[in-house]
Amino acid sequence: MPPSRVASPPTDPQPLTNGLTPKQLQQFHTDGYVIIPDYLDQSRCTALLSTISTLLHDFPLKDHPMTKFSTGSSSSSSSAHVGDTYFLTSGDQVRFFFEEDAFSQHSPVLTRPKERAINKIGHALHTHIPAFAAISHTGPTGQLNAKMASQLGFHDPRLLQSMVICKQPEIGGAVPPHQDSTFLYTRRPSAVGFWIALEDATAENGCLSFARGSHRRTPVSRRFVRATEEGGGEGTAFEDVEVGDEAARWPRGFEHEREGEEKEKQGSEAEEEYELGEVNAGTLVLIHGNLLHKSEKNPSQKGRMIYTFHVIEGEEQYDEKNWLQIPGGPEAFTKLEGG
Ligand SMILES: O=C(O)CCC(=O)C(=O)O
Ligand SMILES: [Fe+2]
Repeated sequence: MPPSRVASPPTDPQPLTNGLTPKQLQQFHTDGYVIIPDYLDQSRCTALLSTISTLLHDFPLKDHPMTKFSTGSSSSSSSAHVGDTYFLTSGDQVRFFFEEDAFSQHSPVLTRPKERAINKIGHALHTHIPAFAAISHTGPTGQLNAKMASQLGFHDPRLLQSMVICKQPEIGGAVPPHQDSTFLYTRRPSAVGFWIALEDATAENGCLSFARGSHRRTPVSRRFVRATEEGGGEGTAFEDVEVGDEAARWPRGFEHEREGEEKEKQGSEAEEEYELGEVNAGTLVLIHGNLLHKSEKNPSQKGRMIYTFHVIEGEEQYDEKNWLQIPGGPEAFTKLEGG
């Protein structure tokens, strides 16, 4: 009888121990995003969902300013309901932002239990909650993230914000097309999103969709800044930025691929076609800060909880106009080290 065959070890090493594969890196540069399944195992997703459930249960409603985070198409002007102190001082805190439909009209009365009414939690889960630190910048996963950031071209990757986006059944709002570098602006745009599905995200419950390659034809032309509102209070607004030739030329290492490239037609939100990014729980999606992406509402009964954090290049100028500020200034943004 022939000896039983021993399965040979896999020749394709797990991408997650060795960082991004050349193919994944290429995909990120070409498409502006890359989907990496099995980044977290199911038990880790379950543990994080349980942490989120505790946060949603425990936060006190009593002193909450009932801030509603607008996910609607408020792209043209400042919007009073986001531009309040609770939002503008959330950069180093764990704060809870309600869905637009969380309240009965003209009333502070919630339409459902608070656990089911939150749009997102932000913006410093990574500094306050060890379970989120451990999938962002500490321990083996933090090292892996640092390695991926280095592969993407970062010299001094800084983790500047983290969020849980709840997209709860029935009420989870749509996120209109946008580029993350508008909201996390550096003089030469450098933001990259690490987006992690903790539950399956499908067309049914409002998964992400992407305008493939739009990062190569859509310079960042405006930024989300602090602004004084009529009446004197501090709020937010969109401000146009001058688009230089260099504006879209990031990350480093990508420049040479653009050499000799035909000047592509400038992208616009209206003209783009969006491809669904349906993913299983545990999947990581890396998103270039210039890439147009969006998500639809979640009218289904299925949750679509995700965790995301964003990294910028510490060597690029981050100024005081940006909506997101933390004590200590940009120098205090968390270093992503060990890559
Ligand atoms: O999760 C979503 O629906 C949108 C998230 C997003 O736009 C981001 O993380 O940059
Ligand atoms: Fe985004």
